[in-house]
Amino acid sequence: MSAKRKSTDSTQQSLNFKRLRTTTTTKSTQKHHSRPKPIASKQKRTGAQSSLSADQEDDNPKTLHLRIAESTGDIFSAPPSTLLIHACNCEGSWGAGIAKAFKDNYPSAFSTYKAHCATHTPATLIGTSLLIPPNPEKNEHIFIGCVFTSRSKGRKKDSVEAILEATRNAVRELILEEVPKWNLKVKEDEERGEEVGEFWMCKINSGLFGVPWERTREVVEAIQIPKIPKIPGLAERDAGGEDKGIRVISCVSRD
Ligand SMILES: Nc1ncnc2c1ncn2[C@@H]1O[C@H](COP(=O)(O)OP(=O)(O)OC[C@H]2O[C@H](OP(=O)(O)O)[C@H](O)[C@@H]2O)[C@@H](O)[C@H]1O
Repeated sequence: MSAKRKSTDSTQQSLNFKRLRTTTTTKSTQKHHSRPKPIASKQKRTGAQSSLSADQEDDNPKTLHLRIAESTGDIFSAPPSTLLIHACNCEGSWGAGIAKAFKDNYPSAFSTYKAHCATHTPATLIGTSLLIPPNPEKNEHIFIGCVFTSRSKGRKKDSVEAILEATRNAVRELILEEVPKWNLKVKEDEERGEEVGEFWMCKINSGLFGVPWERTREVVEAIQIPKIPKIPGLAERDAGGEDKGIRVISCVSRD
């Protein structure tokens, strides 16, 4: 994991953009494959390195935004090929709250997350993401997307502002870099497994991490995404084949 990320894309996030909307469509292959490796970011992206400069993104009519669609239900009832986004500490612990439910439902994903934490430091993990593909040996079809939003947990958890900054960087990296990279690889070699389809998450950070849900929602919906690389199966296009989508994250909560 290379040097710590610098949070330079916040100016870009604060710019107002026209919001274009569409929904994502998904298709998944249900083949069984050898266990693919989890994907972690290899380099730190700063705003300056984004594919478009802030001005270009400002004027670019195709600049997209994430949108959160809220509903009640159980996050673990997601359909195959869904990516479940999970707010994690950097200490290798899924000990309470929804983390414990993730550990119980996806023990091999927990082992992958724990091993990732063991080979990195909180300082290099914070604000990054880890895409964990389904474990075909367990006949799983759900992706886990760890977003490292606090260095520690409990009383040592980071401040609300620090968690929000890390959330912005980690969710942007997961959805803008790791998912397209994975889906492109699957397009090139179906032996790698199935493509990521829908994005689901609970009201991350709002329980044990103590961040009001509306604050996290605001940060996630301010994430702009320069035109998503044309990766079939990740977005619907209009009749003209134009991809004009906001990527929708389904936020599923029990209350
Ligand atoms: N089955 C279910 N379906 C849908 N929604 C569900 C649900 N179960 C709970 N929720 C809701 O999901 C939100 C988040 O609630 P949480 O407090 O758990 O997570 P958080 O993101 O605030 O905090 C992360 C730290 O907590 C953990 O604990 P450890 O440090 O490991 O001990 C981690 O590892 C981190 O460190 C709340 O709205 C819950 O109502």
